[in-house]
Amino acid sequence: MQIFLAGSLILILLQLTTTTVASVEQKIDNKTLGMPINSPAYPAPPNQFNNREYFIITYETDPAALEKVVPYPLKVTEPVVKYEFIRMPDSSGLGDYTESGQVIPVEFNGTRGLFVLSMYLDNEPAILAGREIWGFPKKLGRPSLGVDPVSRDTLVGRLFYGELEVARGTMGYKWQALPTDDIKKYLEDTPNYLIKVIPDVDGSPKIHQLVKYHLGNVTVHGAWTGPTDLELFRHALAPVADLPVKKVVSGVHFVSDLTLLPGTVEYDYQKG
Ligand SMILES: CC(=O)CC(=O)O
Repeated sequence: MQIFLAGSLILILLQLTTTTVASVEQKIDNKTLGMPINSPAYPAPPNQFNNREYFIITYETDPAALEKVVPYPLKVTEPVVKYEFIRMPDSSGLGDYTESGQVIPVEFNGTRGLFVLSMYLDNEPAILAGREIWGFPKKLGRPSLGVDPVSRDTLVGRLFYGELEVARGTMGYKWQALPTDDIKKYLEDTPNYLIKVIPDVDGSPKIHQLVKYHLGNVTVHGAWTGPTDLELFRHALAPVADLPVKKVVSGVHFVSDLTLLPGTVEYDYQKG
């Protein structure tokens, strides 16, 4: 009797193990993305963004500081940085979040594009999906974008890292309208570059790639410019002020719908 019971128990355990392994394999075959495998942190792309609101401040910086952060084979084209604050209230699969960071005009293989140097945001799935799929340089931060509730006439973008402020952009709210077609063309035509670096299980580099991505299906609902200013503050772990503001060139504010398209690997640093 005892032997019979023990045998049945082993059979049941074996069956359970086989079922678990089979369903895990099935899920992985079914394009399960990321971890945990029984409840991934984000769904498969593409991601659709509705009413994505940008405040982009173009400023001149120190050319030597720029050379230090733009990796080969990208080339710096001008001593300019685009400081971005982006509100994303309606992002499929990711939700509602805000992002802020620095983007640098570059050239790759004779084509002009933008290198995304840093992004600080307040949404876990967007951090994980961005880093793991495309290689976005995302860290947890506390950005905000909106109209000053007291003066009521100023568009204000702010970035806090922890409790410390590291960036503050201001612009006269909707002072002057801009042609939306130009912004749509710029968003759709400009290639964006990322450096995707993912370590292996022993901590050595496993993936080290230059990734390109585009934005598609762009609709621009409105675009504006106005008097603009930007201040950056030093922080050891959010070093936005390493690219100091020498002169503010322009500010642009626009609201758009768009799709984040899949990336392509343009250069593999491990193959050379
Ligand atoms: C998913 C992403 O990486 C897009 C973004 O947050 O800009």
